[in-house]
Amino acid sequence: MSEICFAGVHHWFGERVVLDGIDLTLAEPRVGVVGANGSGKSTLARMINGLVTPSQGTVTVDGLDTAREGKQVRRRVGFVFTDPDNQIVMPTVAEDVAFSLRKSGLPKDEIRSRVDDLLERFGLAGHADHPAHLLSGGQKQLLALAAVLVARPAVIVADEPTTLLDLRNSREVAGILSTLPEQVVLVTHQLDLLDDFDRVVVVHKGRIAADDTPAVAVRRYRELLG
Ligand SMILES: Nc1ncnc2c1ncn2[C@@H]1O[C@H](COP(=O)(O)OP(=O)(O)OP(=O)(O)O)[C@@H](O)[C@H]1O
Repeated sequence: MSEICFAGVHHWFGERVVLDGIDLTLAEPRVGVVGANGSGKSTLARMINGLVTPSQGTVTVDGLDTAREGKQVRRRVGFVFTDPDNQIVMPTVAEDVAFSLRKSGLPKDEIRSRVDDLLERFGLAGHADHPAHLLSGGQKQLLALAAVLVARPAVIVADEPTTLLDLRNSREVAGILSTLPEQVVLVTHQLDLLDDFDRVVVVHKGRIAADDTPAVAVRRYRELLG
């Protein structure tokens, strides 16, 4: 597993303090992040691949500083957004999955084989040449995940990837996330998705309010919500 390390991290947007002293080392295969709206979860998640760099303190992944070595960090850490429409960049499903490898220097056959494997695994093989925007919400989220996995990152950070999905699609995406061999950091409001996780971190007003097993952390979170 990779080691994700937050050291003395503070972050502010303008005058607003969003993260207020985060020290965390995450090296477990499955880490959940929960917290109320606006508590700072997305900001924390985005810091793991350098989409946001801290106002103060450092975030490293396997010793690589996200602020100074963002490009290398992003090779290691893939990010899945809440809304797959923001992540789909190419007209067809297969082209979209292949997109991040276009400048990788990998042989075309290797790219095609990786894309085909992922489409097969996610039940999208029959849609390879279809326009990506015609997929269902759940299929689009699987496509977004495939487009991240094709580059073989060590860590997947997913920020509320099931929030926009209906129950069936949400279960499908959650099921796939739970079986990935890659390390997963999952931000979610669906607490039941975290039952089998190794560790759950509760973010409250920009600080870590609990960091424990899912059962203990979720209990603490419920107490905080009152
Ligand atoms: N780019 C930005 N510019 C200004 N303020 C921001 C920006 N991004 C986030 N914020 C603010 O930072 C605070 C924390 O936001 P963040 O998205 O990290 O919270 P969250 O816990 O993920 O919330 P939610 O559960 O609603 O997604 C919020 O008050 C938000 O409005």
